[in-house]
Amino acid sequence: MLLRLLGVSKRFGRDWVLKDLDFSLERGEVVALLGPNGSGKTTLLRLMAGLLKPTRGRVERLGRALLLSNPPAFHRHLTAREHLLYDLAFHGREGDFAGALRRFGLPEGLPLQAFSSGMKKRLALARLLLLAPEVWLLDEPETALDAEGRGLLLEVLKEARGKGGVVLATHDRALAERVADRALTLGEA
Ligand SMILES: Nc1ncnc2c1ncn2[C@@H]1O[C@H](COP(=O)(O)OP(=O)(O)OP(=O)(O)O)[C@@H](O)[C@H]1O
Repeated sequence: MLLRLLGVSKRFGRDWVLKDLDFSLERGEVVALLGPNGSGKTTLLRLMAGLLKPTRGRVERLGRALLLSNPPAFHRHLTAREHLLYDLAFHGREGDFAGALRRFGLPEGLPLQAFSSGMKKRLALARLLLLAPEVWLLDEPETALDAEGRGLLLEVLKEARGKGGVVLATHDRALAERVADRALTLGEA
């Protein structure tokens, strides 16, 4: 097992966003996280990543978890090359950043403030592949991607399944049905 949630609840102010949630993620598994706007998908991914603390319950991470947020967050004054070098150093890893940029069709030397939203999404995918976590948490990774970018996303998901487990929040039912083994749906009565 890579990740386990035991009776997790989250409250913001007076509002309970998540209540008594149990969940576990196994190696080799892709789980789609579904539900309408505001149902708590991003909140749940942030809890899984350890970026938020549950109000009640427990989150156990047995593998290294990383979140691809939507939209992805980058230092906008850095170039893609500088950013990937920084990310690799920060996580104490080595990797072929130049090869990753080529594979994802991205320029090395342009500051990220000049990247389109789809280019930023591609860079976020390239970064995740280089950092190769065990728990891959993806928040609407398909948004802003063109057809080629979606193809790259499918490749990333395949590699992620081979390296660990995936939780993928999405509004794209077709994508969920294509890649996920099962779904966790929030906001259902
Ligand atoms: N930091 C916060 N403070 C207060 N309320 C918050 C905070 N973060 C999220 N919420 C609330 O929690 C609820 C769930 O938000 P969340 O972003 O998790 O939903 P979502 O399912 O990811 O939505 P979407 O499909 O629109 O991305 C919303 O009502 C939101 O306003």
